[in-house]
Amino acid sequence: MTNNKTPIGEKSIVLIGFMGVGKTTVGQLLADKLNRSFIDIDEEIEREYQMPTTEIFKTIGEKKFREKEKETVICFANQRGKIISLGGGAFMQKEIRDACLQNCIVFHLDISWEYWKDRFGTLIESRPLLQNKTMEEVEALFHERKKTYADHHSNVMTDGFTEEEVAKQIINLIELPEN
Ligand SMILES: Nc1ncnc2c1ncn2[C@@H]1O[C@H](COP(=O)(O)OP(=O)(O)OP(=O)(O)O)[C@@H](O)[C@H]1O
Ligand SMILES: O=C(O)C1=C[C@@H](O)[C@@H](O)[C@H](O)C1
Ligand SMILES: [Mg+2]
Repeated sequence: MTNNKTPIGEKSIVLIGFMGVGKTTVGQLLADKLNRSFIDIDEEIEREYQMPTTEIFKTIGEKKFREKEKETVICFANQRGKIISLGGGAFMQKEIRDACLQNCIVFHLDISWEYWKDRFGTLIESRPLLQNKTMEEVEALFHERKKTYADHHSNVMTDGFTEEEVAKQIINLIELPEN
């Protein structure tokens, strides 16, 4: 019998998409539902530097953050059976894209600009890349990055869906190994 589900075996699931689309929230829900361990790359980096991302950007700089991000994603992308939520900018690095696409199943959490722009106010405090940008500049970044997120295994539209519904959509798209 054939179906349209992606058999994932023990491969790790990676969530990509623009900042604030819900990668961390949905990733944690997925991990709970699938009984897999959850890795949030931003949280891993924050734990290592013992400070929030905004502070890392201010004191250590974005360049060092990106280097640590690359090292951290590549380390986890080589592991099996995990749910891994990337930071919004991680997929812009080719080595990260290659490692995730080769070793894991990559889901793009998609959102339209119309939906995303209402989330701006809740995100600005904790996302350094949104600070000191006009809404037009954020919109340009949003559309520019979508071109790179197009490199994925499966797309999940989140517009109008709760975090819980998005997690369920992903579960419906995959075929887990039988125990
Ligand atoms: N489907 C959804 N509907 C409404 N709000 C949502 C949805 N998904 C996430 N949110 C909310 O959006 C905010 C950002 O979510 P989250 O931190 O999971 O995004 P993210 O993709 O991990 O962002 P980043 O790329 O910066 O790590 C949170 O307040 C979360 O509750
Ligand atoms: O979109 C981005 O470039 C970022 C998103 C966040 O997840 C963090 O990784 C950081 O704030 C940078
Ligand atoms: Mg996140």
